[in-house]
Amino acid sequence: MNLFIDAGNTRLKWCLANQDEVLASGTGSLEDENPLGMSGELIGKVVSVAISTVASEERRTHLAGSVEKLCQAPVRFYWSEQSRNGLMNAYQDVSRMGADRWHGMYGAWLDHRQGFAVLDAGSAVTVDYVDRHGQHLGGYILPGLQMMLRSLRTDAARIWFDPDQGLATDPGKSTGECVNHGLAWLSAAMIERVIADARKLSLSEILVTGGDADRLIGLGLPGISRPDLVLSGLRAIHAEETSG
Ligand SMILES: Nc1ncnc2c1ncn2[C@@H]1O[C@H](COP(=O)(O)OP(=O)(O)O)[C@@H](O)[C@H]1O
Ligand SMILES: CC(C)(COP(=O)(O)O)[C@@H](O)C(=O)NCCC(=O)O
Ligand SMILES: [K+]
Repeated sequence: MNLFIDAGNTRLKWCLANQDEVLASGTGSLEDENPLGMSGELIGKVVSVAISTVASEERRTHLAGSVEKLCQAPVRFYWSEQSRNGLMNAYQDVSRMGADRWHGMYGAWLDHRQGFAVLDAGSAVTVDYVDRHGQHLGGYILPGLQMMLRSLRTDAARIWFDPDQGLATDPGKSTGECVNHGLAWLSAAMIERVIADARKLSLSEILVTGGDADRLIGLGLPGISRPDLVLSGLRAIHAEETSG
């Protein structure tokens, strides 16, 4: 079995899979002693490890070392590419693009050939547009929900509030409401823009992934929830690279 890991800035997402099916999946944290939270029985099944990561070089090296030791299996990292199987990256310097974005787009490209947007709502939010010819048209990088809350709390002296996960967007009447409704209101505005862009660019689907995907769908994003998008792109690329 192959172990696939999507190591973001907040969490690790993993799945254990062979060519055809996923046997197990879960989340973990690089800060934990057992970063994947996998049972010994599952770890024993791992013969190779493929990783997509946007973590710092220091965290990446730490992850590679601990996974290699834990699984006693070779670890291979996959990065952004210029093109694959008809999908074409708009970046001139593709080494600058977060691997999660490329693997998410590739996961989407395998199932949706009619043009799509990928919205990854993780530590940062990324939006990427791909037309029906497989051409990546470019995208956006925005601060994520927790990042915005954190910056309000740490960079403004008189903003005290309890964060909530509410979806209300009406004008707030206390600091807490103003902050929480404000973030929902901002997310709703982003959703409107993504919908308008998708219409303008004739993209037929919006695929949503990342820890805050459900929240965006709750705020009215008419998207298909694909929590596995990055891992499924990574699995496909690993299969293509190691077959034959
Ligand atoms: N169990 C969880 N642990 C941490 N963050 C979570 C969890 N569930 C939802 N989230 C939300 O998901 C976001 C992180 O999403 P994720 O896709 O895991 O990020 P990344 O890929 O950057 O590691 C956080 O900002 C938080 O709002
Ligand atoms: C934009 C990102 C931080 C999103 O990753 P996340 O925070 O969700 O884990 C990541 O894709 C990244 O580090 N990108 C490098 C810059 C770029 O894609 O152009
Ligand atoms: K993201």
